[in-house]
Amino acid sequence: MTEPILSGHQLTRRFPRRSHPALDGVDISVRPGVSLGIVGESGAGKSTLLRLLLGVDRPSSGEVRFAGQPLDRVRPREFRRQVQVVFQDPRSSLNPRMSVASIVGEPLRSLRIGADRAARAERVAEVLTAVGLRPQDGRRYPHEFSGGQRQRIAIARALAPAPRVLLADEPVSALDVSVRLQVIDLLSDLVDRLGLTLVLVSHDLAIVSQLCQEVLVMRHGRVVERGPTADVLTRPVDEYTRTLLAAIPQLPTDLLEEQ
Ligand SMILES: Nc1ncnc2c1ncn2[C@@H]1O[C@H](COP(=O)(O)OP(=O)(O)OP(=O)(O)O)[C@@H](O)[C@H]1O
Repeated sequence: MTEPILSGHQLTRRFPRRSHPALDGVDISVRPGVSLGIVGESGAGKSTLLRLLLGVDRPSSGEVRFAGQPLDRVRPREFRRQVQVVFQDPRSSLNPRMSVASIVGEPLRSLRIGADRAARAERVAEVLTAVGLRPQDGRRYPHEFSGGQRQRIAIARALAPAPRVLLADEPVSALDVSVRLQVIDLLSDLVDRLGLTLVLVSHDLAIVSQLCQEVLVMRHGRVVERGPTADVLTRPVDEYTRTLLAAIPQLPTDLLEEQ
């Protein structure tokens, strides 16, 4: 079995003045090239888990590893280059005073990627094109774009350093229903084309079923079910997974055909 690129071992995270831990002994394994969905209702601990995997928060106990190495032994610059993130709301994650080209080029500058300004500008144009925008859109500002386009800008910024892993926390839930599908299709296409490993947090099993080969179902800070998405969706073992499934109006037909 291939070594996980990112993993968490017995992750527990307690917050002050909270009687229950937000995460309680969670094991997670992200294998290269295998997209993983983390689902569960509000408060299940999904975002807390993602923040630990991203290294922006520390577990109360347990350990996160990147390519087999405990996170505190991995060079931060190397980690940031390889593991990037897209958040839920592009309105708050994009600096309104920066041009799109500066926003997308920021990780290249801070991680010192690219020989010079011209090389970085070329990379910015490349990733803008990859997300369906035009290189000249780099001269514009975030407010000039729709919500879906702003999320494309955030995705372009995450892709700029050519990461191996993309973490996404509810990447379409702040968007109008009409553009959600387009952004989901874009993510799916990027995962295939760039060989990205996607870790997707969502409360929506239907979205996870479209993007992820594996799924981990969380409740009250614990993992209640995990496995290949097709198995979990068609033969859920856990009662709670069944209630989540009941909320999906119609399962994608390709999954049903695999039964
Ligand atoms: N900084 C914090 N301080 C105190 N409690 C926190 C903090 N962050 C998260 N929690 C608590 O930890 C639990 C898990 O929260 P988390 O945001 O990880 O859940 P989630 O599954 O991502 O939910 P949502 O879908 O609503 O984002 C919740 O009870 C939340 O109130």
